[in-house]
Amino acid sequence: MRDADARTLTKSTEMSFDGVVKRFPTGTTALDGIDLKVGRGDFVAVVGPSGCGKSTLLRMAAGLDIPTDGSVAVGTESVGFIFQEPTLLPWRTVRRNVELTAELGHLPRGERRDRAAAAIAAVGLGDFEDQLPRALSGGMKMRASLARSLALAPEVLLLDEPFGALDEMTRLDMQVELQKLYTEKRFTAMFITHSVSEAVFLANRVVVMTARPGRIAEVVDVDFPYPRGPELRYDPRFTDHVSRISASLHGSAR
Ligand SMILES: Nc1ncnc2c1ncn2[C@@H]1O[C@H](COP(=O)(O)OP(=O)(O)OP(=O)(O)O)[C@@H](O)[C@H]1O
Repeated sequence: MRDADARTLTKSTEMSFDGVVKRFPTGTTALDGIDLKVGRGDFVAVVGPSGCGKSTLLRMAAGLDIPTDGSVAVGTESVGFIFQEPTLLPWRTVRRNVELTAELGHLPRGERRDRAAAAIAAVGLGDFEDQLPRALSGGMKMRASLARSLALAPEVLLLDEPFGALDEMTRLDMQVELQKLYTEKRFTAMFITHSVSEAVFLANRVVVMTARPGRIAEVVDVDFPYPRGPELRYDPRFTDHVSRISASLHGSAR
């Protein structure tokens, strides 16, 4: 447990934000009164206007920042974090990059290798494990970054716009890949994105935030079963969800 308030988590709740307010010393109130429970195994996507506090919310879940008021509780120490930049070490091969988290986790060498190999295979980079990052495309670098987090089999995965820098085709492929990994491993995910269709494709709950100071406008359940294939994007029910959430985001749904 990373917070005394983690005691308040029920068996099925993995993350809990209770009355969370974040004011920075600059005077900016980034978040104001966030109440959110994330169930174990939920995939929650957070969408909202630029500057509404999405990254701040995620940073607090990661323990990188603390709320000014209210509390954040996460029910496990097993947390992986993936940013928009893959942040691979340029002098280490894919395999050695993926082994890095396991090294920091002080796992024995054999187990490190096994876990890295499994994670690299899971993201489809098996043929590239001896390459340096400079030999990889943007999508492949993101796969390596995903593998690095997966090597420690995190119970919670926090993702801050991981596909934001990718071209459209690669981004759609990566959404399918991530969704496949989630279907297999059922970690709890919190995923920040600007893309409503990405949120609907990946998540079983979409949190829509208001402009700064960020508040939760609504939480929309997305009950398409997993695994989800690329054809889901052409399903009228998918497009309905996207339209409804986009309207909510632009304040015209109420
Ligand atoms: N360390 C900080 N000091 C002062 N203000 C900050 C700090 N970090 C974030 N902010 C402010 O808090 C607000 C929320 O920032 P945050 O990065 O969480 O928003 P966001 O929704 O993730 O934005 P974007 O979608 O553009 O990435 C912004 O107004 C930002 O300027």
